[in-house]
Amino acid sequence: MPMNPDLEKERQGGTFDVEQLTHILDGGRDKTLKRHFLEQEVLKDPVFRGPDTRFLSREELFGELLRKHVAVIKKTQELSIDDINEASTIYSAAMNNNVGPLTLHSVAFVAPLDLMADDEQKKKWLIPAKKYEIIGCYAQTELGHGSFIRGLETRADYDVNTQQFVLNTPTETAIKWWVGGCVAVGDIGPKFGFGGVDNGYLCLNNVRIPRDNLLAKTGKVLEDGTYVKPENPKVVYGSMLGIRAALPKVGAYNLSKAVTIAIRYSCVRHQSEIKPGCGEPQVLDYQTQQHKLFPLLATAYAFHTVGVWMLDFHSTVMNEINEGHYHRLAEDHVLAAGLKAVINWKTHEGIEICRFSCGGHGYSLASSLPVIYVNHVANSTAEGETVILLLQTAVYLMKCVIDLEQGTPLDPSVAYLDQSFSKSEQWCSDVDMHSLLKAIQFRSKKFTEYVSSFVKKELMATGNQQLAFNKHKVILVECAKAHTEAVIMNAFVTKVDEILQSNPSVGKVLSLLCQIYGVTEILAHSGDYIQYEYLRKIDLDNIQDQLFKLYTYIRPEAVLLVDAFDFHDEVLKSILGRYDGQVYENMFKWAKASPFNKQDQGTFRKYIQQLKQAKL
Ligand SMILES: CCCCCCCCCC/C=C\C/C=C/C(=O)SCCNC(=O)CCNC(=O)[C@H](O)C(C)(C)COP(=O)(O)OP(=O)(O)OC[C@H]1O[C@@H](n2cnc3c(N)ncnc32)[C@H](O)[C@@H]1OP(=O)(O)O
Ligand SMILES: Cc1cc2nc3c(=O)[nH]c(=O)nc-3n(C[C@H](O)[C@H](O)[C@H](O)COP(=O)(O)OP(=O)(O)OC[C@H]3O[C@@H](n4cnc5c(N)ncnc54)[C@H](O)[C@@H]3O)c2cc1C
Repeated sequence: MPMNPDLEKERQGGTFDVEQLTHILDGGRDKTLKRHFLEQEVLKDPVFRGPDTRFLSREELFGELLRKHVAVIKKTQELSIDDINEASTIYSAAMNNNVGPLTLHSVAFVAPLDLMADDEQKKKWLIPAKKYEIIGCYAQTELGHGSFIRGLETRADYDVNTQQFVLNTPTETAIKWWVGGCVAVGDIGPKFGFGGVDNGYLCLNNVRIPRDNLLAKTGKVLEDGTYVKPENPKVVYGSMLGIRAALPKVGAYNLSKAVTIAIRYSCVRHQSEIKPGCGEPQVLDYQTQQHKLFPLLATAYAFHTVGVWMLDFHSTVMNEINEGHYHRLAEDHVLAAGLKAVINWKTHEGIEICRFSCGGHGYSLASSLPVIYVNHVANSTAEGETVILLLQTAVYLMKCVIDLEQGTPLDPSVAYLDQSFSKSEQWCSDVDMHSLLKAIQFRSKKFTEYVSSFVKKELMATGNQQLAFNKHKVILVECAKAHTEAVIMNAFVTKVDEILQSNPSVGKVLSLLCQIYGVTEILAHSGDYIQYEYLRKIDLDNIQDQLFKLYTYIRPEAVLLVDAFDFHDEVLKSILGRYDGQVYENMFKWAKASPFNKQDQGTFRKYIQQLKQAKL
């Protein structure tokens, strides 16, 4: 199909090599080539062809995705793939923006076995689980409790005579609920999205399991019922940590899809007039459309950068823990908690803005933006609800203030809290990314001190830390967000500095995005900078001008920057986001193919006939 002339023109501009940026995003040219190879292995294989999942009922969708997921597993094993990114490539190429039915088996059943089973148990369960000889799930949440783990009601009473645990869900609120991939007792019914996953319920009534079913790499129960605590009790939370550490990159992936669709479509879509009689401009030429999408484009790059960094950090900490060193578990937990919470929340807001920016066609499943949205938005609740996780980060920051007062060294990711910040010169409209980072770190430091003063005062008054925290949860959450933004901006600036050395032209365009991210973040909290006397109105006016100027620099690069995400059309599965920009013709073809247009709507005639006969 010929290229849409608008997109053809957009691809003639630009100041950087798109392919080199794709290689950077993938982690090197070889990884790009391997990703292309794996995508083609899926896209050319007829087993992965099937009905357009956007036309399917819940039951049909589950069946089709299970069929495809099994094919993904076979393909992954056939190609001897064990790298998680490569396995994700095969999965994403097949799932059409859905979550596959066996996802939880891999991420929430196999992972904890790997983390907490002893060698005997690994032989017994981990090996068959990896071969899908056992299909598992993660049944933690109950009808009555999800966030408050210590409130869970399910019982496991040890019967010393039979060396068994007797499992019971003694109350209705104890029924296991939301259990992804739980095929035992029942499905919890239709959901907002996640149609590919059978989130189940599980009632337990005197279910007996052998003592050695308790994963024993950390804690264990001896024959006489004595509980031997793990060396570090918090390691039992580790299975949630793994998914949380991965979810920032998942958020970046989903936001990258959404901005790719919205920016390509915004170049194809002509609407209204700027100069009467001069034709309808591309909607991406409107400053308001740029203001919707360019901060999100910058955000997608920022989230990808910090998502890769978080996974590397988490993997290092897990290796240390495997060698018995737990000193970075707390930092890993709160970084994963804060980044998972902020990134997935801002991502689902961003996907919605991308949908809005495509007008009516964004509301059509032809765009796939609704599909990406409803499947992504679960990540702000699942694996730890947003506020819950931000409070974890906030409590850690309160401890950092005490550590600072006591002269205890801080973890690297919060070292800036011990730095002094000052800004004397007036900001003009070309503030560099390092100065923007300093400002964002300054705000986080000041906010942490401000919140800590309230919590301390409350603690003095009540002597109860939980009460003190509970009274100031709103500002504790904001404090955790401010810190997490400092972590994100620091990772982005660090990566862009590195790329500026290795590939100046790519680094330059990314530095523009980094400035957009930083200026947007500062303007979103401008009152704090005035209140803390770090910025004046003139500074804020100047960086607002800077933001609009940055949009003009990014405008000719925008399509190339989303092309660099390198989504194959069959992976993106969006008519608005097609690489060739041939939207209208394919929208019409897609609509005509809808089963709704195929079935004779006998029901319509039947009921309208009744209406006519009723002679109202
Ligand atoms: C691997 C590839 C993945 C790819 C991803 C693909 C997409 C996957 C899609 C996933 C979607 C759906 C699946 C969803 C599954 C689920 O939802 S599973 C259930 C998840 N549930 C939760 O997250 C519950 C949230 N609540 C909690 O975590 C705890 O209740 C909470 C932390 C809030 C409170 O813990 P408490 O023990 O009650 O009390 P607290 O004092 O706060 O904590 C005690 C102590 O422990 C430390 N801590 C807490 N959590 C962790 C942790 N995870 N790791 C390490 N340490 C932890 C905390 O800091 C305290 O330490 P302190 O030193 O005593 O202060
Ligand atoms: C798509 C999806 C898939 C899931 N898959 C699984 C799975 O496979 N296995 C599994 O075990 N679970 C699963 N879950 C459940 C998930 O882990 C829980 O929904 C999540 O932990 C939130 O708990 P909750 O639903 O009890 O919400 P609640 O904790 O009841 O939250 C409700 C509200 O109360 C607020 N709140 C709660 N506690 C506090 C507090 N201490 N301070 C301030 N505010 C508070 C929250 O911020 C929120 O606004 C899944 C959920 C979804 C949506």
